[in-house]
Amino acid sequence: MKGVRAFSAPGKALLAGGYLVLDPKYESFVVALSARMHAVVSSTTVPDNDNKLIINVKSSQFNNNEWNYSVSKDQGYDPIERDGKSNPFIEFTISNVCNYFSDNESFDNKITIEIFSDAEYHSKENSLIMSNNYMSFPFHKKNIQDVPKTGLGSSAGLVTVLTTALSSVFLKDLDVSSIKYQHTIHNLAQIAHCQAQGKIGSGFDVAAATYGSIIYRRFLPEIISQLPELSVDNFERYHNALKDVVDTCNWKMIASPTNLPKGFKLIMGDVNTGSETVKLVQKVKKWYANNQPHSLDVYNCIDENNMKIIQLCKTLDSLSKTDTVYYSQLLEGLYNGYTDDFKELKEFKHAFLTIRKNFRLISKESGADIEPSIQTELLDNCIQIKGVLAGVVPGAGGFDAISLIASENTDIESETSGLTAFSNVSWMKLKQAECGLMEEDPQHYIGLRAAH
Ligand SMILES: Nc1ncnc2c1ncn2[C@@H]1O[C@H](COP(=O)(O)OP(=O)(O)O)[C@@H](O)[C@H]1O
Ligand SMILES: C[C@@](O)(CCOP(=O)(O)OP(=O)(O)O)CC(=O)O
Repeated sequence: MKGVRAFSAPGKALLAGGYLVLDPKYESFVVALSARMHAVVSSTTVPDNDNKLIINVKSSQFNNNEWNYSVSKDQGYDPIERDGKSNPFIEFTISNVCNYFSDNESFDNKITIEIFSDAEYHSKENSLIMSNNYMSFPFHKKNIQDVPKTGLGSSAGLVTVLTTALSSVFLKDLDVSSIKYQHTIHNLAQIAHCQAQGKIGSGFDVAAATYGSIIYRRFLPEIISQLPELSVDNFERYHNALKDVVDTCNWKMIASPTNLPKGFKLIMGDVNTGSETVKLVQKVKKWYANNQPHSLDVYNCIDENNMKIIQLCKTLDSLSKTDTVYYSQLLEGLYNGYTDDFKELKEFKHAFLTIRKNFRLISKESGADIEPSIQTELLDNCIQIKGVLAGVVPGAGGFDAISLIASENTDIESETSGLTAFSNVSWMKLKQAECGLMEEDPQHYIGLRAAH
């Protein structure tokens, strides 16, 4: 095997913009997370292969899961798994990437990709930690689909990093820090992810996996729905349409880089129960349609506060550079709880409280438990903790996780340890990601051993 390369992509928390982000008229605030999905790829050329590409994908952390695909132009790049095993996220990624690059003159025909996912994506119960000097991953006895998820966007991370790893076989000069390549990877991954899910969602998870923390406005769903059905018979038609959608079409989306302000951090707490996003979205959509114009007023009020949060992050960022004395007083105030002495902190806190109030209103009127009372109680307790400014149920909400914005000096573990109010929360070992897609050193995945 030659030219081994490795890539990683971050998970996500939709801090502001849940539900509204499904409509291209609203913008949202997505924080990329330090929990990452990784892919190590190697390729070689084997002779007499009947013009077939052999693609082996391993996810050994999950009961040694492995998928062995053969793909060829004659089969329209529809992947055939040797033992009939299925993983739609891997399959749609393979078919789109291979189809997209099918015009390339020469490329290796035997590809091996190893997937690794950071611990926070899944419940760690009964797993064995394997580490080396650089990385640490939990190994589970169960198959990937049987290990409970924590909601950080594992499939979006997988599809994005797999798209990158596969593309690197066709594009030897692939550079993930280049905007041009990020754009190609994002578009291909977004298409594959929608096809694998069988629906066109807002796509904020794939966008964050590619670009990192962003202000996001979704693409027009027609961009993806206009693609013809992918099948053996219409390979050429699909190929031309795919090239057009990936390379030429204006997706009319926004993914502009952002960050939590200096001195602030994101804290995520897992409440270990889980919710079904699809059902919540159905109920909210029904409520929205049946309650006009009141429902539009509620959305607009949430949007106003989402925009306030985005704007305040920008203001705080610039204050941290232009007025360092005031900014360090503000950070002192944040840590010590004198938040009302600082207009920016007061407004930030108020914006989150108003969003939460509106989510509770939607919960009551639609029957979708976006901020159930158990989460209200928990969030209300959290914002009393030293240094915690605001809290919210991220994304679709429900019984999943909670997100807090706090001073970087807040030690949430010690502030809450032994207190019954927090006994159902496990604080996740997470922070904001430093970047979206990145290239990693493939040597860092070698020699993982069980810790003693
Ligand atoms: N590490 C992994 N290895 C292989 N497949 C994975 C991995 N992580 C996620 N997947 C795929 O993604 C699916 C989970 O997707 P989904 O239900 O959309 O969860 P999420 O909300 O975390 O994105 C899994 O059943 C599997 O097909
Ligand atoms: C409701 C939504 O706007 C946000 C859902 O956010 P989550 O972070 O809860 O997402 P999942 O990981 O898919 O469950 C739906 C969407 O934007 O697609």
